[in-house]
Amino acid sequence: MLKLFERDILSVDEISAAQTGIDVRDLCVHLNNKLVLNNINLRIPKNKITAIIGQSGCGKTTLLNSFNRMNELNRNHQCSGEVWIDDRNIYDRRERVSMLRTQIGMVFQRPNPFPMSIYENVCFGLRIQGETARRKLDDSVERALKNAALWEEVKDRLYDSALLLSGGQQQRLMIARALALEPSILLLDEPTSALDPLTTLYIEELINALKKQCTLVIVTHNMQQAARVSDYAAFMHRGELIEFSDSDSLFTMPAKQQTEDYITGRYG
Ligand SMILES: Nc1ncnc2c1ncn2[C@@H]1O[C@H](COP(=O)(O)OP(=O)(O)OP(=O)(O)O)[C@@H](O)[C@H]1O
Repeated sequence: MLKLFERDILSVDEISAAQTGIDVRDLCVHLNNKLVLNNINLRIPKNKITAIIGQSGCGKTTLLNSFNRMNELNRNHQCSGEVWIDDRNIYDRRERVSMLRTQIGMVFQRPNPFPMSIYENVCFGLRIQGETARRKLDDSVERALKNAALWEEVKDRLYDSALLLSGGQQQRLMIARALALEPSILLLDEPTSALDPLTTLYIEELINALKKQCTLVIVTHNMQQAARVSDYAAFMHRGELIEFSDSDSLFTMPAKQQTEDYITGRYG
């Protein structure tokens, strides 16, 4: 399998609590009375890229959404179990969900820039947090755009509408918007499925560079992409976690027959 990036990877059993970015314990989620996640236990390594794979409807997005409590936007949802991030269970009733969502960035399948300038898109979250100092906003916008590998392309037109950017630029803008809040975790839900192959590779390189600053979790249908970019991979089937391991092992010597059937294209 083609590898794009150098890796420094432990087996999942060797990952200590201190090296864990998201610790999922006995997580069950019901949406509209349907069991969508069934007793998920998973330790997502810190400052690494973890891919969540599995056939359509297996619960990948629901699992991703449980890391920033987005499932709660669905009125008829029930959740049990725990998700620990930085020594706290984010499902504790004292948790402030709005604060949590600023610490955990999210990028969706289709870029969704606001109909405002590039600059205002990037600093949107900071303004919501009450930041008004122009210098601070300028610095954050520049840093986020540089981290999202977009600065050189837009530095002379920061006040143009974000809607004028190409699809790939808009997706990097979405990454910049998330990074402006300096999240410890970045969740990516099929971030390149609407992009052409070259732009996809560009975004994959960007994702790889970002693991220096955050823990990344990516949902993807693209097996080649999962094998190329991820350090670890979780295979799900019908709401259950079937297998979780370092990506080299999962994609070359899966432990479970179901995983092998999926990655070899026998179903899904
Ligand atoms: N609001 C909802 N109410 C009821 N069922 C839902 C709701 N949202 C999702 N589901 C169901 O939960 C299951 C998991 O959905 P989810 O979107 O997490 O799967 P997925 O693996 O991300 O799928 P895809 O790859 O197609 O995006 C599916 O069977 C879906 O139909």
